[in-house]
Amino acid sequence: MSVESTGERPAQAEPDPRPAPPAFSVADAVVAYERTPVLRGVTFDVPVGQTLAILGPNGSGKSTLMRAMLGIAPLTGGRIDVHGAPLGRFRDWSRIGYVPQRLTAGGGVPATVREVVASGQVARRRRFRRASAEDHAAVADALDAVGLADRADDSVHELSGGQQQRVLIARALAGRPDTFVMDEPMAGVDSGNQEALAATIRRVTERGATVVVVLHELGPLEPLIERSLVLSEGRIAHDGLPPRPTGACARPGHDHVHPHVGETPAPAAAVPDIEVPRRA
Ligand SMILES: Nc1ncnc2c1ncn2[C@@H]1O[C@H](COP(=O)(O)OP(=O)(O)OP(=O)(O)O)[C@@H](O)[C@H]1O
Repeated sequence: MSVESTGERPAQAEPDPRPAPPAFSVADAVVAYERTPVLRGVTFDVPVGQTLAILGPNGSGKSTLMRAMLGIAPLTGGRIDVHGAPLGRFRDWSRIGYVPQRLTAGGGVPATVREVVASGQVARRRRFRRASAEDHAAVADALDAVGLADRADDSVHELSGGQQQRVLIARALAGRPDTFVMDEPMAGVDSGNQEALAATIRRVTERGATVVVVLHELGPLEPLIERSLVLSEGRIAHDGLPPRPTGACARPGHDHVHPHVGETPAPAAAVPDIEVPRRA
């Protein structure tokens, strides 16, 4: 039996021809602490899928910019949109994996490594829903990716600073976000583990994730960085290709070094698949 055309749209969804909105759209953003401006009118977009490094000297406002992009540091001027929604109305926080500069979660609370990593899934859980087998597998994959599977049941307080940094990265991975915001993820991590973490970050970028990462040195992430913003005194001093590293440091004016604590390097080859959900 032939079906006459009704002139209605076919049931099958047409691909949306509109480009995805930027992962972040920052327009003339100003942040002031006690009336002292720290970000002084910063404007840039981060297209979906881009790997962007934020560089600049100490105190230039890098962390403040990260925190403003996540709504942690309130704007005193300008506007920030996240995946097309004004920051205040953005609700899809499970899309965002945030790696803060240091471990604050679990301070004083005897949380295990596994618990802290699993806390990265809270934003994607429905209320009262238990962790699924898929959630448990994502936690295990994330622990593998940072080389801490054998420390899963230890208290995070027993770990070195570099290991705690890796827990924070695993926490972000466990939520299976498509957008990562990382504030010096390599700080305090030894070179072997930096290579393993770079391989993990490469894996998520190859799967289409957006990565915004504050760095003091491009280090092993250098081949992944497509664009860099250099901040100076709360303003953008450079927006374009990453500056060529000179010596061990990626930019002029580098004025601090991170200790590389003695840790057993994770084997770089043992990088499990990390799922990055593809979203239109
Ligand atoms: N909560 C706060 N209250 C007051 N001042 C702050 C606060 N956080 C940051 N600042 C100040 O804002 C300025 C920018 O700090 P921010 O941490 O954003 O810089 P940064 O570029 O990330 O520095 P670093 O490389 O040392 O981490 C600094 O002068 C800092 O002292």
